[in-house]
Amino acid sequence: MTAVEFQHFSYAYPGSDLVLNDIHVTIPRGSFSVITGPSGAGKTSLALAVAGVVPHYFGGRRGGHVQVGGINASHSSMGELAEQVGTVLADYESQLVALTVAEEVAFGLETSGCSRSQITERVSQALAMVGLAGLEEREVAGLSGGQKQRLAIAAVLVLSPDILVLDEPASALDPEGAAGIYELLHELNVQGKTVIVVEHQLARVLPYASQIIVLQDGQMKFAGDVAETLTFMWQQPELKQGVPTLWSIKLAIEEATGIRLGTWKSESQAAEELNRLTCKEGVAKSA
Ligand SMILES: Nc1ncnc2c1ncn2[C@@H]1O[C@H](COP(=O)(O)OP(=O)(O)OP(=O)(O)O)[C@@H](O)[C@H]1O
Repeated sequence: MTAVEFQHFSYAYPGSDLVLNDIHVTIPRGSFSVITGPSGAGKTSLALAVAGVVPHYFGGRRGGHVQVGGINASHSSMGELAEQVGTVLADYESQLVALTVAEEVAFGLETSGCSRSQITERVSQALAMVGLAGLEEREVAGLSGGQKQRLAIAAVLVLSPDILVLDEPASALDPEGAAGIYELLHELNVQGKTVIVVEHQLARVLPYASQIIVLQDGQMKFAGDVAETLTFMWQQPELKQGVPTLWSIKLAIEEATGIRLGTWKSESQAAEELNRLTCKEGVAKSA
């Protein structure tokens, strides 16, 4: 089942050259898909095209199509797309407009026709999903960066979209906060949401990503699972620096020794495998 399909999609902002050029890629329903690539590659623009912000909000020129949850995004309004797609911008604080946490999450439901008690219930559910239960009456301004990011996610979750799009969701957070946000996105993914994130620090998403899409200069260079994509990036001089250190070490060891190592998703997994290998080596030498 497909959540999003780009069919030869091209886009230029008003007055700009093409910033997305003939993008052809499928994002499966229920996947955890990561859009990566160097600065200016078009990552944010591609994410905004899923939500219809590109081209509906910015205008500009478009070619090809984007299918979102079976509807043609080019022929649908941003409101129609918002029923399918919840978007959290890189500057998520700009999305927070209310005084209190509860008001912020309720904001999107005000015109939904829900009764006051239904709104209260749905707000509580959304806050519980992001780990902010009980903070309904807190002022938004007094929340930490991580809590604000969670609040922005709750404010889109309350509308029950199947697809979540987040642009660099951890960029303003410390390592612990970043790990917490990705754990949350993983949980939402396990519960059935299709998660699409823009992320240039791929180490953060190794444990969770099912697909990585690589953009460069507005073109799609590769899409595949973690191992396929990082191996491809490592072989391209312009993309190599985007490969997490852990994987640069792994791929260099494989190249130098011919040994095939596992699909490392964390430092501890790597250390465990290397320990096992050096133990075996030690046993072989002492025999
Ligand atoms: N509103 C806009 N009007 C005109 N050009 C824009 C606009 N927004 C982005 N661009 C241009 O589109 C290209 C792609 O930008 P985009 O933000 O999508 O890339 P990115 O890969 O997300 O970059 P970064 O990692 O630096 O955030 C860049 O050349 C950028 O300057």
